[in-house]
Amino acid sequence: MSQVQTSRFNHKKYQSFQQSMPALKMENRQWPSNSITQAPQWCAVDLRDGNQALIEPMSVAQKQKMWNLMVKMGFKHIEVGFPSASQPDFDFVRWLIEENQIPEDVTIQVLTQARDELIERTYQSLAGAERAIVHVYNSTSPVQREKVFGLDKQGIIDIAVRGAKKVQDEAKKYPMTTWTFEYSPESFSSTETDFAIEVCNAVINVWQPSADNKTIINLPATVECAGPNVFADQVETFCKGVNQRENIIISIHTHNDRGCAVAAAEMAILAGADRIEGTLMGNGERTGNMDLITMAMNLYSQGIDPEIDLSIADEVVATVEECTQIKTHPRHPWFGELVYTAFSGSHQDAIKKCLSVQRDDQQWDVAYLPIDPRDLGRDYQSVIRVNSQSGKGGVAYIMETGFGINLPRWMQIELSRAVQEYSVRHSCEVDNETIYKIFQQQFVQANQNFEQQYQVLGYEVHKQGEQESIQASICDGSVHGETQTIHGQGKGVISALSDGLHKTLGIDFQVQHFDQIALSKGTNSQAMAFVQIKINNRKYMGVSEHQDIMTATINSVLAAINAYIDAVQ
Ligand SMILES: CC(=O)SCCNC(=O)CCNC(=O)[C@H](O)C(C)(C)COP(=O)(O)OP(=O)(O)OC[C@H]1O[C@@H](n2cnc3c(N)ncnc32)[C@H](O)[C@@H]1OP(=O)(O)O
Ligand SMILES: CC(C)C(=O)C(=O)O
Ligand SMILES: [Mg+2]
Repeated sequence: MSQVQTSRFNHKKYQSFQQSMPALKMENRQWPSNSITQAPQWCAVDLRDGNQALIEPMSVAQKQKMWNLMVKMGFKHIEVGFPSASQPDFDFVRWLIEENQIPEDVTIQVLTQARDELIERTYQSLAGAERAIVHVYNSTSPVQREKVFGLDKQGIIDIAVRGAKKVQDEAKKYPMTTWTFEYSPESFSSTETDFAIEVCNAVINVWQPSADNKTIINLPATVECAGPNVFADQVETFCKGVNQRENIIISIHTHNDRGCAVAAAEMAILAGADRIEGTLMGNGERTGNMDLITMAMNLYSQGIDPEIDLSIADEVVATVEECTQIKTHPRHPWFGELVYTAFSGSHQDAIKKCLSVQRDDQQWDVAYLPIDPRDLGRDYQSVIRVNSQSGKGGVAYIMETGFGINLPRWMQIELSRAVQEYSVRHSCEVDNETIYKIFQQQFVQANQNFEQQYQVLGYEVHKQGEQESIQASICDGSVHGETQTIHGQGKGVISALSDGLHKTLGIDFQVQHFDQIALSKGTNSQAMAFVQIKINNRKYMGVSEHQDIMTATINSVLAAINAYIDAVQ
């Protein structure tokens, strides 16, 4: 048994990245001390890298939808396809050009292998474009050299140089277009960095970039095989070793095999890169491309302008889902449905307290909410949701924001206990309406629907100095609505009332808590009174709402007494 397991799941099958690749000698490593202060140039590659990873590649209509979204968001470089690969890819590029779909500040980019016939077809697809980036690639890593191409290093350099020349020669046939060239040493991160530099320098030598016509060198982690710090070392070493650095835009294209594509891209920026390729929500080969949304939101949340519009989160999610037919994880960084929702009691408590003192003109500083969800078009309604893990803070927040009822602290505890019991009993989340219903049923109406109930019919209150006296007529449900009149005195209405009730009904109770609030919404009543009384060491609650605050007050006490009578019947 254990042998089977060992052979099926045997870590000795693999070697560490350090064993497979000579370690970089990094003296005076800079990137750990750097920080990101501005957005990189973005390039969205959903329509190419994202598309090639889909079970069903996008139709032209879906590509158009995705394109419109990316333009709306403000992407200036958009890789629109691999036009030599298929007719839909070719047709989509033609549609963009022939239908004048490309705004003046947007440049389309297309990918091709370094093969003559594919490069020719690529240029045919671009005929008539005002400007375009032609992106050519070939693989440079040992496994690709040895097992896929069967070539030595020089053979790989030859493919790159031949491809670069062909790209340059074809461009000359279309002089009306402003061309930018991009080269990717595919599998850069699994390539010896000095060799990647050698290949790229050979390409740069062909293209001879200048300050006015820079070349893009794109460094892909085609498969993420090492930690993001290793990648940052590679990028910093590359930036130091590449020729004509000042005329080169260093672009980064990371994949997410180890779950660190965003981290690797961010560290690559620290290491000197200028440009980031990725996809919306991280769709792409295997575990996906670097997620542009996550990286851009990471910047935004640090006070850096991401230079793309992220405020339309729900539209982004809906469009990406529609075009890729891939659902968004509810906990997807920043844009997931649940990422601004707290279920747990202590988080809810902290959020409620912080939100209550957060002002619009202040820097955002709310525990458990790294950004203001309203920035993404989300409201505060879904920030707090209640289940069996929730506490009084969450329930109180919902009662206050949803129903305008600012519960006193002791009532928050009572209601939250009732809500938790409900959640455990039904094994479910408790929605806002149900919380309100529990409150109504257990505290407001609970003591109004049985025969023994007392209710106030009318009252008079007189104040003399500190003393108050009350005369109230109350209806006694237990004797078919017979009316009784009570008289009481005390310091304040509550104590006058308890004096009167004691004398008339013979019920002795102590008031533990009494609160009254003005109601703001969701009801015609203007006031709500809450009371907790103690009789024979047991507590009873009463809540009453009424347009008249005094009626609400008297009825809340009577409701608590009704609860007592009900309990001892
Ligand atoms: C990491 C990435 O994402 S790279 C982009 C990958 N994307 C895609 O492949 C999607 C679109 N591609 C396609 O539809 C097809 O690959 C096509 C139509 C472009 C080409 O198809 P085919 O002509 O059948 O070739 P195929 O893609 O299988 O490539 C294999 C051949 O091209 C060579 N080749 C592969 N990549 C490259 C390259 N970048 N430059 C030069 N030659 C290359 C291989 O060595 C192999 O050569 P061989 O036939 O002599 O053995
Ligand atoms: C073609 C290149 C840029 C690529 O997609 C990759 O290496 O992942
Ligand atoms: Mg890729």
